[in-house]
Amino acid sequence: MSTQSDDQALSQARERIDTLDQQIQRLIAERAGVALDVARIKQAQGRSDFYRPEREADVLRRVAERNDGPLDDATITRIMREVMSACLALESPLKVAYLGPEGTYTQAAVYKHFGHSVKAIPLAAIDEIFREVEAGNADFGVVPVENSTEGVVSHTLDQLVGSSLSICGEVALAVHHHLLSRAEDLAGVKRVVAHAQSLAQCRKWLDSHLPGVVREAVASNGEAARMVAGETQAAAIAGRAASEFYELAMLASNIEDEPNNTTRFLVLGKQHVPATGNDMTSILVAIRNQPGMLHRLLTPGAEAGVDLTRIESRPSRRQAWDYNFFIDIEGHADESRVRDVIAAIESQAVMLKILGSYPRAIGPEPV
Ligand SMILES: O=C(O)C(=O)C[C@]1(C(=O)O)C=C[C@@H](O)C=C1
Repeated sequence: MSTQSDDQALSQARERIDTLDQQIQRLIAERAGVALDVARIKQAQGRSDFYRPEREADVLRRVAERNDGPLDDATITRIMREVMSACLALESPLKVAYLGPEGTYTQAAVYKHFGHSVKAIPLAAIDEIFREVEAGNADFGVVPVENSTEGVVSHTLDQLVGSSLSICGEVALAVHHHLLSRAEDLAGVKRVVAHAQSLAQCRKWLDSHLPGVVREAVASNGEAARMVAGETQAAAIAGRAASEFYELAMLASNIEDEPNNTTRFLVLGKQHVPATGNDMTSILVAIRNQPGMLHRLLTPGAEAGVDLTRIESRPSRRQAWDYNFFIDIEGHADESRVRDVIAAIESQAVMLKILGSYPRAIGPEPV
C-alpha cells in the first residue's frame, strides 16, 4: 500500500526528471549547434574530414574517465556515442559498408563504433567492402579480423595486402551467441544453421543440448537467421540484433563455450588518423625465408621496449613457403620510437607496408 507521502515523493521525483530532461535536451541541441559551427569552419578551410576518429576516441575516453555511476562506463559511453553520431550526421552523414546481411555481428560493430546515425550498407563479401570504399561509394568499411577463440579471419588479412585503404580504427565486441528459432522448443529443432566459426564456438553446448541434430555452415550468422526465419524446425546461432531484426525467439541464450569470446573488427578508410596517445599500428612485412629471420624481425621492438602485440603469418602467394607477416605494434607511426622500430624492421624485410595507425578500441562490452 502506498501512503500519501510516498505518492508525493514519486511525483516530486518525476518533476525533477522532467526538469532534467528539458536541460539534457537543450544541451544536446546546443551541442548539435556547435557541431554545425565546426562543420562550417571545416568547410571554410576546404576540408572534408568531418569524421575525426581520434577526436571521437578522445571524447569517449574522457566520458568513461569522469564517470562515477550509477550507470556503468559502457552504458554512458554508448549514450554519448549516439549523441556524437547524431551531431556528425548533421555535419555530414557517413556511409559505412559492412559484412552483411543485416543482423551480423559486424553490423553490431558498425553501430558500436559509429553510432546509429550512419547509413550502414550490408555487402555480401569482404572483398566487396574493400572495393566499395576504394571506389568512394562508401566512406568507411567494417570487417571482422580476429576472434579470441577461433583466430584470424584470413580473408581480411589477404585483402589488406593489395588494398590502398588504411586501417582507421578497431572495434572490440564481446560476442554472445544465442539459439534463434521459430520452433516451440529445443525438441522441435531438427537443424542448426550458422557461420562455421559460430558452430565451432558453440560445439560443446550443441553436443550436450542438441546431440545428433544436423549442423549446416553458411556464409554468416545474419544469413543463417534470415534462412530460419522462414522455417519452423530450424534454428540459427546469431546475436541479439538478428533476433530483433528477423523477429526470432531466443530458445537459449549465451550458448558459446567460451564466455569471454571477443571479436575484433577493423574500420577501413582513406583517412590518416592522428595520434591519441593510446594507439595501435598495424604493419605488413614480407621477408625472405632465412634461418633466424623471425627473431631479427622481433628484436627491434624488444630492444626499444615497444610492444608487438600480435604477429600473424599468411602464405604470400608469391612462391611456396614464402610468408607475409601481419604485426600489431603498440603506439602510433608518427611517434619517433614506433617509427624507429618500423624502420629497423624494414631494413630486414623485402617489403614493409604500414596498414594504419588508429585509436585502440573502446572496451569489449557488447552493444
Ligand atoms: O570535433 C570535430 O571535428 C567535430 O566534427 C565534432 C564531433 C563531435 O560531435 O564531437 C563530430 C564528429 C567528429 O567525428 C568528431 C567530433
